[in-house]
Amino acid sequence: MRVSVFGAGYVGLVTGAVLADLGHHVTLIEVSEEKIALINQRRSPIFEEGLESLLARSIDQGRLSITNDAESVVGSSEVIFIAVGTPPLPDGEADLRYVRQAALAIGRGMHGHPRQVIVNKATVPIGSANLVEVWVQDGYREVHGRAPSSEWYTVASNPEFLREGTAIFDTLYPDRIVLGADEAWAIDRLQELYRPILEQSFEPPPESPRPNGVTSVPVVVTDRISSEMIKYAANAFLATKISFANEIANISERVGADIVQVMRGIGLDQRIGGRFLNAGIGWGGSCFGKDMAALTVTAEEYGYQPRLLHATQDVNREQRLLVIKRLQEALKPVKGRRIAVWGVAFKPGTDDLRDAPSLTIIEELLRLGARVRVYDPIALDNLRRLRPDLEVEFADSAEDALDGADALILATEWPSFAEIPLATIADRLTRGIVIDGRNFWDPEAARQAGLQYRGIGR
Ligand SMILES: NC(=O)c1ccc[n+]([C@@H]2O[C@H](COP(=O)([O-])OP(=O)(O)OC[C@H]3O[C@@H](n4cnc5c(N)ncnc54)[C@H](O)[C@@H]3O)[C@@H](O)[C@H]2O)c1
Ligand SMILES: O=c1ccn([C@@H]2O[C@H](COP(=O)(O)OP(=O)(O)O[C@H]3O[C@H](CO)[C@@H](O)[C@H](O)[C@H]3O)[C@@H](O)[C@H]2O)c(=O)[nH]1
Repeated sequence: MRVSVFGAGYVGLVTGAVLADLGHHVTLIEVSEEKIALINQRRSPIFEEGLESLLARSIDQGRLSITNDAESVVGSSEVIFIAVGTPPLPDGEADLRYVRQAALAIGRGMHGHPRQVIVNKATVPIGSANLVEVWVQDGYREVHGRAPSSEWYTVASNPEFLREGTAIFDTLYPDRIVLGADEAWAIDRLQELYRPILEQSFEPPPESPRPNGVTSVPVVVTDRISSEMIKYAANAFLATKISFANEIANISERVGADIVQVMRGIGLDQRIGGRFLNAGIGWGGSCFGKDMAALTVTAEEYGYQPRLLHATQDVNREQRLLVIKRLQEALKPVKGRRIAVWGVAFKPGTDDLRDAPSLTIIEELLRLGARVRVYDPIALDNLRRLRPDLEVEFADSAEDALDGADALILATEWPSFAEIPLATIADRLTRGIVIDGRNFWDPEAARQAGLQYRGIGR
């Protein structure tokens, strides 16, 4: 099938590369010349496991290409994905300007053949499919002076649930695919597009072997509004699960319970499920914060006060600063102290810094007058580039970050940190204070190594 994808970011690039690898002919449409140049050199602009080899293979096989000339390619696509960013505006509402630009370009390039399915894959507020329809019409009208025939295209919603760090795996082996459309032919087209995934009939690529037991993928066919809501509800539920774990962690440490045991104890109940119950410094990333804010704005537009959504966000805001409180308890004034921070990416496996909890922590440390030395195995370049305002020292290695530091804060649980013996951490820190924001280490082992160790909720 001929497919085009607006936006070669975390979602568009992975979706495009996977669909090309499954045999479709995919054109990525991107506005960033820098990204286009990198991708043409078969290099990934983002750090995502396995993506570079997948990209190279799809490009070499002639099934994946990239352009900035939307109007010349969209007209011949049977499916057009919109996977551009929808960042938050200051009031929390999603900024749809990039979606609008993409939809206008689709309208300008449209000529009625083939019949097209325009798919909102970006996370967009409820009702955005209607907006995209209007903008496509505007684009066509700019060129032709009249509206396009409604027979030529339809707008569908197909939200994306991939996680950064496991994006290829999640795209090939999703828990479900959600398709929201008003027209049966659009659903048929999208089911055809996704057939190899739905039926798991493809040869698994070397970078992402099929897990045992996955033989097919359920599809949820629904109307567009429900589909749009499914995306927000999924993220809100996951964020709430984490905030719930953090709330129980805060109570647990007051009464002397161990949150890791408590969550294991509840997670084995299949009605609850054990995933996304890790207490720590809370959730961040490009999605949860912005999507919670956008859903809150939507609810309030309709006169509804979403109390649970507010509570989930409030718990998360305070949770980020818990490690600072811990540090103040251990060090008393933080001013003039040297603090090492391990991990700045919002989670392991990615170089993404969007809404990373580490940034809130670093900002607060600097505000309090601490000297901060940071290390991250992947995200330091992004930190240098995106936050030149943060006056931190950059360490060459995790050990290097510790030298001369009074205390260590662990903000991102990169697996490689486990390779550093606790005794080394104890030796290098002048005061041996470790504030573990992700409950990464075993508290007993840390104390035995001579560390003054504090986790979260235990
Ligand atoms: N990152 C994730 O893990 C994830 C997962 C699920 C859903 N989403 C949603 O998917 C959407 C995209 O997220 P992302 O993280 O991939 O964003 P991103 O910022 O990584 O990528 C967006 C890309 O779109 C490009 N772009 C902007 N305007 C364009 C235009 N008019 N034409 C062509 N390209 C254009 C940008 O240059 C950028 O490369 C968002 O709505 C997000 O909420 C993201
Ligand atoms: O038990 C947990 C699990 C996660 N986190 C944190 O939660 C954040 C988000 O993690 P994760 O959901 O794994 O990463 P994302 O890549 O942001 O993926 C989320 O956001 C995407 C964008 O909408 C969705 O597509 C995914 O389904 C959804 O999991 C990170 O800061 C994690 O450190 C915790 O604190 N505790």
